[in-house]
Amino acid sequence: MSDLHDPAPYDALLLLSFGGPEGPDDVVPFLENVTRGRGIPKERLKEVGQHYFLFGGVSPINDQNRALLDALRKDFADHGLDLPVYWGNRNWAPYLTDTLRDMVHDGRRRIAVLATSAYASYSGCRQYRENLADALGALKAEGLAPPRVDKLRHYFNDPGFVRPMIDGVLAALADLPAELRAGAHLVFTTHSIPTAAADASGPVAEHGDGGAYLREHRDVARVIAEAVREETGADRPWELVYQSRSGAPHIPWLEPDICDHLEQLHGAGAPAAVMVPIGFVSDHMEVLYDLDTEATAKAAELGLPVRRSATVGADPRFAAAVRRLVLERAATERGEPVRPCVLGALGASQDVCPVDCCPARVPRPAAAGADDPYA
Ligand SMILES: CC1=C(CCC(=O)O)c2cc3nc(cc4[nH]c(cc5[nH]c(cc1n2)c(C)c5CCC(=O)O)c(CCC(=O)O)c4C)C(CCC(=O)O)=C3C
Ligand SMILES: [Fe+2]
Repeated sequence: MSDLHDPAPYDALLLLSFGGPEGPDDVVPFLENVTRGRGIPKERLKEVGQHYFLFGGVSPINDQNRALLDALRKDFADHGLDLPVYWGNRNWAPYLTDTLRDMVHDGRRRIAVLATSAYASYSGCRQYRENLADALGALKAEGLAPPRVDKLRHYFNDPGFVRPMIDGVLAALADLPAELRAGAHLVFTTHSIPTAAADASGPVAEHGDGGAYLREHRDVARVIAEAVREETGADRPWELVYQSRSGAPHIPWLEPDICDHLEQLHGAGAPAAVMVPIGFVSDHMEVLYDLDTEATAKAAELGLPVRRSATVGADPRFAAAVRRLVLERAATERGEPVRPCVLGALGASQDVCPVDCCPARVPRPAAAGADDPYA
């Protein structure tokens, strides 16, 4: 086995995230950034703006990322890993281009990138790679030499991502009245995306039938459901459902929606449910509004007891997993063999996204893949 202490060739880690508003005045410009050129109906934008205003115009995502940065720096320091950690976003300050410019000024030339999305999909993977290409292009236009960026592989099946969620489900079950626990359904939930985007997710060989996006989510859901069964001795029914649909109504997106599903469960006599947001790395607005506010209100109206299990957030096991992901990729780049550590049936996902992985509707340059114009 290779030496899992050496970060070379990397000289920095970049946490790459979505970004979110930090106050009421930020909400509209943030939504304009998110939706630039994306054809989201005005009505949907007004509605989503209201979700943010309900929470004072503040998305939880930025504080979640600050906590993750602290956890990463602490984990790296505790393990003698001398690798600076930076943070940049797609849609709000600190903007990716500004962070990359700072990194170049600090002399960083070879950067490992961790995106706060664990799964394959256009929105969760290629779009971040397009953002990286845009930022590198902006630096080049400023006369700076673009650094090399490598995106770390999808970590949906990493034990450091999955085990905290298993603990979260056990805690949520324990919080239900004892007589409801054994029969409680596990309702795994993720971001709905257009079915066409799901079908085209992952490398070409995985396209069709929901693609890598659904395969990966089903694998994680099954691992968690089995671990919870072993731990509690109860074989609970589980389902994978969707939330946070947007887009035009005539375009098919993944279904059923969590609220429709809760209604259906209640009608079928389910005693209780635990909502498990496996699609989200931390408590995003989608979790706070779509699950904790909307779906929870729906369940209350139905008289169906529900709990929402915790997202991974800044769990120290996740920070340790990120350290391992960086060091494994570093070893791979040095040409040394590594044995990736994964749960479930799918194996480790690719280090380098091939051409046509999660294709965009309108092709654009994307960095950190086989088609990286800057590598
Ligand atoms: C798969 C996926 C993830 C998970 C992977 C990842 O984490 O990246 C994700 C994350 C997020 N999405 C977020 C926010 C929004 N997403 C939108 C729109 C969209 N998301 C989509 C997909 C995803 N989105 C899609 C297919 C659209 C339609 C338009 C388009 O094709 O682009 C819109 C516009 C309004 C609306 O339509 O809802 C907003 C405001 C926030 C920040 C939340 C916070 O503030 O805490 C986060 C973390
Ligand atoms: Fe989104």
